[in-house]
Amino acid sequence: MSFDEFAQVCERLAETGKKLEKRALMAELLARLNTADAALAAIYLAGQPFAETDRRALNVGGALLTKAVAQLSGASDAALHAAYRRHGDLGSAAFDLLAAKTGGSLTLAGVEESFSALATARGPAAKLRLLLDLLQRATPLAAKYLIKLILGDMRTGVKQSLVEEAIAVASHAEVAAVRRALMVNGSLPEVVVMARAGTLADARMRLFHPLGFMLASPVDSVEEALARFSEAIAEPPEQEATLRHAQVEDKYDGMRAQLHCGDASQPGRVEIFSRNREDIGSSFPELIEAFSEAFAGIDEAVILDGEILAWSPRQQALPFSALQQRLGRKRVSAELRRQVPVVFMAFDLLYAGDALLLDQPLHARRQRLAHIVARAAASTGKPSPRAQGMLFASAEEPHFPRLLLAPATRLESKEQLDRAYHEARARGNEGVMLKAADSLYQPGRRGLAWLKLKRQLATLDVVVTGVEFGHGRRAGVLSDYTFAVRDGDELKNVGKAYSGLTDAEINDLTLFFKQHTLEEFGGFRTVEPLLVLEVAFNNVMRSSRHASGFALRFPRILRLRQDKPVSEIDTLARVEEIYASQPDKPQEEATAG
Ligand SMILES: Nc1ncnc2c1ncn2[C@@H]1O[C@H](COP(=O)(O)OP(=O)(O)OP(=O)(O)O)[C@@H](O)[C@H]1O
Repeated sequence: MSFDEFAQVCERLAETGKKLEKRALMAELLARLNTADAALAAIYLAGQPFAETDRRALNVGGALLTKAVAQLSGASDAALHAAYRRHGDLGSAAFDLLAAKTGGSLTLAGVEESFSALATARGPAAKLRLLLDLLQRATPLAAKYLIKLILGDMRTGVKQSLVEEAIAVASHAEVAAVRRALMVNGSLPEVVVMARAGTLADARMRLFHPLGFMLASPVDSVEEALARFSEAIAEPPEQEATLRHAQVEDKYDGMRAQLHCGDASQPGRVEIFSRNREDIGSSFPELIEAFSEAFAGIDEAVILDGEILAWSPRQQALPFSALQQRLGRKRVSAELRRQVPVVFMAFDLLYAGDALLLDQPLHARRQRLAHIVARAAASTGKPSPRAQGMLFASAEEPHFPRLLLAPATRLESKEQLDRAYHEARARGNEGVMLKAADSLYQPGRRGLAWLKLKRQLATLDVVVTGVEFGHGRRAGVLSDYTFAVRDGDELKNVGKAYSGLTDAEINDLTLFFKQHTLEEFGGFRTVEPLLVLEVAFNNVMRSSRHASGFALRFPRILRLRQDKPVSEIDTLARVEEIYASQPDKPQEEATAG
C-alpha cells in the first residue's frame, strides 16, 4: 500500500472526534491490507516507528527534520516559521511548504526500509541525506504524517488501545484476546499476524519487554484511605472485615522499575525498564551485575516490580536528589557508583518460572516473591549482614545490598496506619502505600486497589514546550522553561520556571533542547514536548497569558521526571481542581510566570 493512502486514513482519523468512527476507519484499513502491510500499519497508526520489542530508535529530532523540510521546499526561514506558527506542528507545516511538490512512490514497506536505515545511520549528515531521500519520495500528505510519525506525535486522537480494538474488529477476534497476546508477546505487528491466523491464544510470554506498571490512586488522609479502601475490595464497609485485607508498605521516593532476569535459556541476562518503557540498565550496572550473578544460580526467569533507590550505609533510602545524579546516564563512573550506591527494593512479582502471575492475588504473589528473594540471596552465598529485609550483595561490594524485599505488614487499625505513616516519614520515605491483599495486578491501571498516602504538597508533572536563554551567569545556557499540562490531545502552557536545576543539569538540557528545537523566534525556542518536570508552586492563578487560562505562581522545578511518559503528565482538569481548592482564588499578577 502507498504511504499516501495510509496518510489519507490518518487525515480522516484526525478529522473525526468520534472514537467508534476512528475504530471503524482503522479496522477497515487493516482488513483490506495484506498481512505484512497490516502489521506495519498497526504500529504506524499507534504512532510508533518500530514495534516495542524492537530496540531500534530513529534518533531524529525536530531540528534535523526542520532542516530537511527547509532544504526540500526551499522555503525561507520566515516562511518556515509562519507555516509552523499556523499549525504548531512541523508535519502540518511541511504539508503547506511541500504542496507544490509531486512525488508519491513511497509504500509502507518503503517507509519500513528507510526507518531501518535511519536507525543505523550515524551522525546528522548521514541522517539528513536519508531523510531527504525519504521525503522526496512522499506526497505532501504522506510527508505530513511521516514527520508526525518520526516525532512520535500523530495528533490523530488514536491511542494504542484503540488500535488494539481495531485489530480485534478487523480479524473478528475478542479485544481481550488481542490485549492479552500483546501483553505477553509485546509486539504489535506479531499480534496482527496472530489475530489474522486465529492463533492469539498461542501467544507465549516473551521476557525482556516491559509489562505495564500498576499505579496507585492518591488519598489525602488516613481516614480517606480507610474509606476508599473498603470500596476497592468491594466488601461490606465494616471496618474489621476491611482492615484484614490490606497490606501496608512504605512509599519510597525513588524510581519505579521492572527488573527481568532470564532463566537457563538466557543465563545471566538481566534488564531493567522504567515506567517510560525504556531500558535503563546502563544507568545501574551494579544492579545488572549483582542480579545476573544471583539469578544465574536459581535458574528461574522472573519479573520483579519495585523501586530503585539511592541507599545509605544507615540502611535507609537517600533523598531522591541523590538518585537523580544516577538517572539518564549511559555510562556510570566507578566514583559515582561509590558516591551514590543503589538498591532495588522489590515489592511485587509479575512472572516466575514460566507463569505470568498477574491473575494471582497480591498475598500469593508476595509470598512467592519472598521465597524467590531468599533463594536469590542464598545463591550468592553473600547475604549482607546489616539489612532490614532479605537481600543479596554484589560481588565487588559484599557489604552492600542490591536487592531488598520491601517490608509489608497487614493493616490492623487506624492507629497502626497512622503510626506506619509517621514511621515511614521518619525513615525519609514519602508516606505509605495501601494495597488490597486480594487484588490482581492490573498493568497500566490506576485503580483503587493501590492507594498512596503521602505528604501534602501540590505539585504538577508538566512537559517543557518552550525554552529561552537565561540572564547574567546563565546568559549562554537555555535555563528558562515554559511548560504545559495535557488537555485531551493538546498541550496547554501553564507557566515558566527558572529555578531548581543544577548548572550541570542545565548544561545537559541546553544540548538536549538544541537538538529538539522546533522553531526559533527571537530568543524563544519551541521544543518538542519530551522533557517531563515536576514543579512546585505557591498557588494557581487565572491568567490570560497562557492558552490554558491559568498560570502557576512562583513555580520552581523539583526534579526532572525522565521516568514519566508525557502521556501521564498532569491534566488541565487537575490544575482546575487545585485552583478550585484554594481558599482565595487569585487573578493574574505582574509576577506571574
Ligand atoms: N511500596 C510501593 N509500592 C508501589 N509503588 C511504590 C512503592 N513505593 C514507592 N512507589 C512509587 O509510587 C508510585 C505510585 O504512585 P503513582 O502510581 O501515582 O505514581 P506517580 O504518578 O509517579 O506518583 P508519585 O509522583 O507520587 O510517585 C509508583 O509508581 C512507585 O514509583
